[in-house]
Amino acid sequence: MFTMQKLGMIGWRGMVGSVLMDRMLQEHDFDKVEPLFFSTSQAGQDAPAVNGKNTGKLADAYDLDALKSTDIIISCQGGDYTSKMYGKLRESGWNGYWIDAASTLRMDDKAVIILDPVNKNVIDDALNAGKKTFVGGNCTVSLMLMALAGLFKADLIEWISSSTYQAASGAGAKNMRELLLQMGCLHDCVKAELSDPHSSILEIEKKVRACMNADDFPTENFTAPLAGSVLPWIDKEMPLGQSREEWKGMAETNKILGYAPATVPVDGNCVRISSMRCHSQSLTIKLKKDVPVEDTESLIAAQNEWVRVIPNRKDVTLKELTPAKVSGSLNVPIGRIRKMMMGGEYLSAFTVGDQLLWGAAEPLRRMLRLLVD
Ligand SMILES: NC(=O)C1=CN([C@@H]2O[C@H](COP(=O)(O)OP(=O)(O)OC[C@H]3O[C@@H](n4cnc5c(N)ncnc54)[C@H](OP(=O)(O)O)[C@@H]3O)[C@@H](O)[C@H]2O)C=CC1
Ligand SMILES: N[C@@H](CC(=O)OP(=O)(O)O)C(=O)O
Repeated sequence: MFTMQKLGMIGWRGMVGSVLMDRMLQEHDFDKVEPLFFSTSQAGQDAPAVNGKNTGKLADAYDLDALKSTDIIISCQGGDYTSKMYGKLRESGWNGYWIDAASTLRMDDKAVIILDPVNKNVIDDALNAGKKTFVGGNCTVSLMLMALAGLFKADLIEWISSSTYQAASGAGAKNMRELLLQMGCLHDCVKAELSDPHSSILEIEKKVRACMNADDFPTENFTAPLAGSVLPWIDKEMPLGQSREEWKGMAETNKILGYAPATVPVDGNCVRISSMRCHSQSLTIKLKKDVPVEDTESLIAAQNEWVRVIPNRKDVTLKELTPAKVSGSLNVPIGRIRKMMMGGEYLSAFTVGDQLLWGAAEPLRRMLRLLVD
């Protein structure tokens, strides 16, 4: 008799987990598995209904026996949970598939970074070799690769320098709330002046500046004002002056593409800006040879069904190539594609992507489907 594989879902009610749940329901992923939902804090309470059906009670995410009863686990619970439980679970003899959103295991030799529209070959090789640990990539890296894979596949890229414009969601749900609170404070402090069209804009700016630098401005999560400002540091400090987010650019890009040792330098500045859930990136790409812009566009557009080449015109760029347009969508537009003044081998491009979809949740559910279809 055919028995469905048992899927453990951990972190399903967090921000990434909720986006993942929505996508899994839309794509009927739960029709293919028998789900068991876990919680680190609500064990024993009702698990979420799936397709209108009760799924029982939440299991304890720290209960090794419950975890061991699964064939596949998807965790969006975060790095601390992975650090605490993954090793113990493997040591206990569990030999199931572990699919994780956290960065903890990404650079482990036993783990594969998953982005199947780009590295299905690497994933297939890993499955054939018996690997069982699969980890979603850093959102910025995954979104850049979704946009540029056509040029990588054609072996045209010598190096990439990126400047990122990263959304508040990458820092977590509390940070998204804090950004909106900051925006509200800035508006509230000049509400009266804004309603008077004759008020001085320089007086308004002065009040806004005083407000964002005041001790009671809400900065507990970002540690600095983001609304009305930018934050040019994301994640921890690394040697050589990079932030950890910048370090991931080269390390993860090369691992995803299966380039070992790493052969394509990727570096730049990673910056937090005040968009909600879309990361944008301005890319300077050194090509291995001078290729016509039209050829680069055709290669990019042909690589996967989500990438969209946006013509390098003002009207369509402002309509299609912004976080406001792209948020909530699986499409990954890339535009502003042009040769730079440095020479024919230097290509400029700008890309935008939803960091909770392709940047976090989507590669996980697609890995599940590779296992159960
Ligand atoms: N944010 C991002 O952009 C990305 C995050 N990731 C990874 O995913 C991990 C999870 O991130 P994220 O989803 O942002 O984390 P969240 O803080 O939204 O959720 C994490 C966990 O917090 C617990 N929780 C406590 N209170 C609440 C509440 N009120 N609502 C929902 N959940 C609550 C839940 O666990 P429980 O049910 O057990 O209490 C939940 O699974 C990160 O640590 C990171 O490793 C990866 C890529 C991108
Ligand atoms: N660091 C990313 C979000 C994230 O969670 O990345 P990672 O999965 O590599 O830890 C950001 O701040 O936008």
